Amino acid sequence: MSSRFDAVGRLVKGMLKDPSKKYKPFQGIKLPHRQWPNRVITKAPRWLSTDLRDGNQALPDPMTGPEKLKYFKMLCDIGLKEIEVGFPSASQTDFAFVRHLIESPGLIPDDVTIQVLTPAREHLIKRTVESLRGAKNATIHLYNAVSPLFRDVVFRNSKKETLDLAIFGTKTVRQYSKNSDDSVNWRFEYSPECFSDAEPDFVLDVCNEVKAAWEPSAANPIIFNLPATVEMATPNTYADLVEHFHTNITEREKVCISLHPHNDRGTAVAAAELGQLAGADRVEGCLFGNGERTGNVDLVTLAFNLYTQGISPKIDLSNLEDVIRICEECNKINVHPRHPYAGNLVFTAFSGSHQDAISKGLKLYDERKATDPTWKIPYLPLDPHDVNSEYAAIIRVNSQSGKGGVAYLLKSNFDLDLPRPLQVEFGQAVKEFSDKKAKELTIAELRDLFFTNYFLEFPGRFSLQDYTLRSSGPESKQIECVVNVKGVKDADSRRVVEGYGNGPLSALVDGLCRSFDLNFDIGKYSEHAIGSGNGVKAASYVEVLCEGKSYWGVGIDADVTSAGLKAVLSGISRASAEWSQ
Ligand SMILES: CC(=O)SCCNC(=O)CCNC(=O)[C@H](O)C(C)(C)COP(=O)(O)OP(=O)(O)OC[C@H]1O[C@@H](n2cnc3c(N)ncnc32)[C@H](O)[C@@H]1OP(=O)(O)O
Ligand SMILES: CC(C)C(=O)C(=O)O
Repeated sequence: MSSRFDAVGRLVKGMLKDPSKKYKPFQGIKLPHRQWPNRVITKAPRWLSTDLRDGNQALPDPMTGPEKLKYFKMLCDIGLKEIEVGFPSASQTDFAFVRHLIESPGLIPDDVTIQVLTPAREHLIKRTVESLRGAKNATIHLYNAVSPLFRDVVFRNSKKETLDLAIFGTKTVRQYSKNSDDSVNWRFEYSPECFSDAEPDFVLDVCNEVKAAWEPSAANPIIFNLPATVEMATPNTYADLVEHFHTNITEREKVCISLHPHNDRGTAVAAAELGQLAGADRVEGCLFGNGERTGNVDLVTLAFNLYTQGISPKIDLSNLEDVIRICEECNKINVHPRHPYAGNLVFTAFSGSHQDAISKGLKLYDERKATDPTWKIPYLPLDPHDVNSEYAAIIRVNSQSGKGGVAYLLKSNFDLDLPRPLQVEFGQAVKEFSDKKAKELTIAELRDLFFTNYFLEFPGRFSLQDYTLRSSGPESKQIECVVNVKGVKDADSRRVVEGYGNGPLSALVDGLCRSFDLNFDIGKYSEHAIGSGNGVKAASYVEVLCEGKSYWGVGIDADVTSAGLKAVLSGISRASAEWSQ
């Protein structure tokens, strides 16, 4: 009984236990002497954006004219020099947009070539060429599918009829373009659609015949665009097919090999990169991988993959946020938060060990970048500054975070440089708070938690009102502190605490221990300035050792002594929370 039906004959949906009956593996070509694995990419390819064609035809809500114009201008601004602007024989809207571009002086930069797509049908070709009248530089892009599946199912054509269709289309394009209008700098592109699913030698036969019909030159080569119209198999098989084409096409010097990978298997970027190793000169794709079904290859990822290898991609994505915004507005499709390089989470580390590594890496980079600007930061392949982003967005805090990220955020947002043991203590408090909240902590919440925990905003059990310091020698200080004691039972009360020590802090400890019958001492201590000039303040961090336990206190004040005294009282206030009430 077929696995598609159960015991009572009901159709069974869902995945097959054995898919081999329904899905056949791709049969690649044998290329025992393939060279592409031995190569590396050393320069950017020619780019073509098909955002306004392949990207647009696949949108639930295709772009309006104004949206296309905004998108086109953005593509020019970031440096794309070949832009497929539509399928003008498809609709009046597409046709009118191409005309608007051509008829609006200055809209198409002189170094930009617009491209349009046409099937191999005479009336459509004629309409397509008509759309380009008056253009300075224009590529007519002809396509017809050549794979067995499309020959048998869509066209019901033999190989010969498929070949003839390609030659007819080419000759017709030539008839209406370069043979009848030399005012336009015509370029010609031919796509054997479904290249990656066709017989390699048949593709060569078709392309050599198309080339003979167009008669390209080395100065104006024919563009053979090799689409993985539906991505069929692992990227290496595509590279093999491209290398086979690159090696065997005749008059290679008169040919520009272009790639057009789709992303059905999620490996379009790999296919495009391996295809370049295999000999391709040009890549067609869309920004952020928009396009039919699972999209065309993502030009942004390809560009940054080059950039982070030290190779200029020849397109400028410095204002990445603006590019994202325009794409999202026009495509009505959001860039995924984890989209390579562009997603709003890709520069963000929540997990403690990542945050710790990044904050250490950024600190060392800051120290060495004047002499060694090499970007080597754990977990960050790209410097967010290169795309006008900020480091602040890198580290965010939730229950997965650790002391390193918390310390980084307090330092970078509030200039509070916590000593390591205090980082450990407060990092734990943040983890517990975030775990209970089950959400990320905002910067404001982090600050409030810190200021509350260490009584920087609202007084703890012991808080400083005033102090007088007398010195009877470098190691002999007498302090008189007015300390407010928040009563548990009775109302708050003010106490004058007198103490002696080798400094103000030890004198305060002495006074507090005698006044309140306490037994504690000071462990580690550190302080630093916050800000500069008249607004400068001191931040003091004091470890209070009480009954064998460590409690950190923090004090901030314009007066450095007050800051230290406040830190002691902050620490002992925290310790007192554990005393029997
Ligand atoms: C892989 C790609 O993305 S290719 C680009 C696809 N984009 C689009 O199709 C968007 C714009 N297309 C359109 O507006 C319409 O398809 C038009 C105007 C081009 C044609 O419309 P129609 O004449 O109604 O044809 P339709 O859309 O049904 O296309 C299928 C017909 O075109 C033929 N055809 C398909 N592709 C090609 C081609 N490249 N060259 C020649 N004929 C083709 C098919 O064999 C079929 O012919 P048939 O009706 O005789 O069987
Ligand atoms: C028209 C061709 C290049 C195409 O879009 C495809 O094959 O995906």
